Amino acid sequence: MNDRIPLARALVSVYDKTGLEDLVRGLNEAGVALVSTGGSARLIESLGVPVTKVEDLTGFPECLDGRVKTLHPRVHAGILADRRLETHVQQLADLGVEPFDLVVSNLYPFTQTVASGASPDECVEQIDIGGPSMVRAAAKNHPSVAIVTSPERYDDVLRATREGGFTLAERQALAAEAFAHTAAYDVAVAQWMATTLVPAEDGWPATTGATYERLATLRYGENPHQAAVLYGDGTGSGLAHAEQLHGKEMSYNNYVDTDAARRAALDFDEPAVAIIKHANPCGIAVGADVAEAHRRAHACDPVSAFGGVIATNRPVSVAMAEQVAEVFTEVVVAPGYDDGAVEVLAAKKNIRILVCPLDEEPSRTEQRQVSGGLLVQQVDHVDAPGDDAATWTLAAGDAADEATLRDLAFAWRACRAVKSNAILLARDGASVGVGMGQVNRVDSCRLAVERAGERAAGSVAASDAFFPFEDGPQILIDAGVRAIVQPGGSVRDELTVEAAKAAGVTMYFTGTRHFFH
Ligand SMILES: NC(=O)c1ncn([C@@H]2O[C@H](COP(=O)(O)O)[C@@H](O)[C@H]2O)c1NC=O
Repeated sequence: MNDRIPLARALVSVYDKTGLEDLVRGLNEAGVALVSTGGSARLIESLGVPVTKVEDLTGFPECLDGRVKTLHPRVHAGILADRRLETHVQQLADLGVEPFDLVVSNLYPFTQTVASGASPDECVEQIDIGGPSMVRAAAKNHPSVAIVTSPERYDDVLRATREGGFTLAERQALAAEAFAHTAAYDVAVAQWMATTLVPAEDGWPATTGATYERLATLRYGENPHQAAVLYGDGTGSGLAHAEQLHGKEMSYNNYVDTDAARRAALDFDEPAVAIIKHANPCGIAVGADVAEAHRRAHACDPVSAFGGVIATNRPVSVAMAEQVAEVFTEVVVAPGYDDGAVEVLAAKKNIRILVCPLDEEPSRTEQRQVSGGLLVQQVDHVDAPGDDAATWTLAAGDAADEATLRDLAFAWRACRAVKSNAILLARDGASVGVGMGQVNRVDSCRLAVERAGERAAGSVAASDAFFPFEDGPQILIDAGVRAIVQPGGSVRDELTVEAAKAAGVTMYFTGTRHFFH
């Protein structure tokens, strides 16, 4: 069945004039009559392409600084007439209104204006009214009209002119795209109004919303029987938009682990490497360079590092790539790669190599779905007051020397990447034993000490939250840990402090907790 609608008449009203020249020249050559608004019409005219100005069509001037251009029945009746209905066709004839077959429109740059730090009045002025009205009208009336909201579709438009118009299926797809465009636009306006114009006393908007675009259909979800997909938030940054340079396609679990790996590595200022399995670190280390950091992170738990995900906060060097290539690794993610490093890694067929720039503006909030709702919280960055070792309180033992304090500070940062209850033993800027995800802190201490083995003696320890009893710290002390950093704040802190004092172990309180579930 031929359900194409030939393109005889188009309405063009675009803020972003990218590709407009080729489009209107092509439409003109195909015999499509053009109607257009102020700036768009001027550009078309300047190309020597015939165009009717909207105000000549409506008999009403564009006014109020462009707030009213296309908001006129002669425009909207021409877009909204359902030409499958005799009555609509007859009414257009009676009214002397000609129908449009194609609407090309994109909207004022509202989000970009907000991002530029413009004043509220300037932002409000960039809320497009006539554009979304046309776009929504044309999308609603897709049985009769094609709607195009992106310059990326202009080639399709020119193809359609050669093929006798868009098919119904194509018009439906364009309509869905158009409503996604206006929905995202309205969500952005609503969010801005809720946060800027009517800020709540507690800072959280009364409503929240976001729109996402599908970036990839994944092979499966957490398990093979679960279908899964990756959506992007439209920012073009962050892991979802990372560029994959090599390897099999990313899986759902790869994304989860790679996100955790980046979170861990990006916490450090010096070259750092995190090796992650099931969202937990099997090794984190800093070093003079990433190769050294990787060597030391790997040494923490070489057994678990098999099949791990590796993140760095610096470009991967050839030396590091050579080390990584010796171990079965699922994913490497880094802000870049030195010349030759990708080639070394890519010698392994299956390793996924991702380049993901450091987030220029790390997200300030994060969300987690619960049944029937959404939890939203500020992101737990490592810049809380207690994250600076200079603010810690000495609770037991002698004040740590410079090297020990540096190790404690490292352990405190690294511990943040471990799922609660988290205990991390470290030495010389590298984790040596990690106890993660246990339902009591004593077991996390046991696990960390067991994993560290002989390396526990002389190491330092960090705990993501306070010790409720002295049993956990006692396990660390008995294993030879010489300094402990923890938030403090338990009603039984005294018992823990006494245990440290009795053993001559240094203990600091940070006053800040870093639970990570
Ligand atoms: N007010 C109106 O009737 C109206 N009609 C179309 N626009 C917008 O005006 C822009 C195009 O304007 P120009 O062709 O003048 O550069 C497009 O982004 C379009 O969405 C309007 N502007 C704002 O609402």
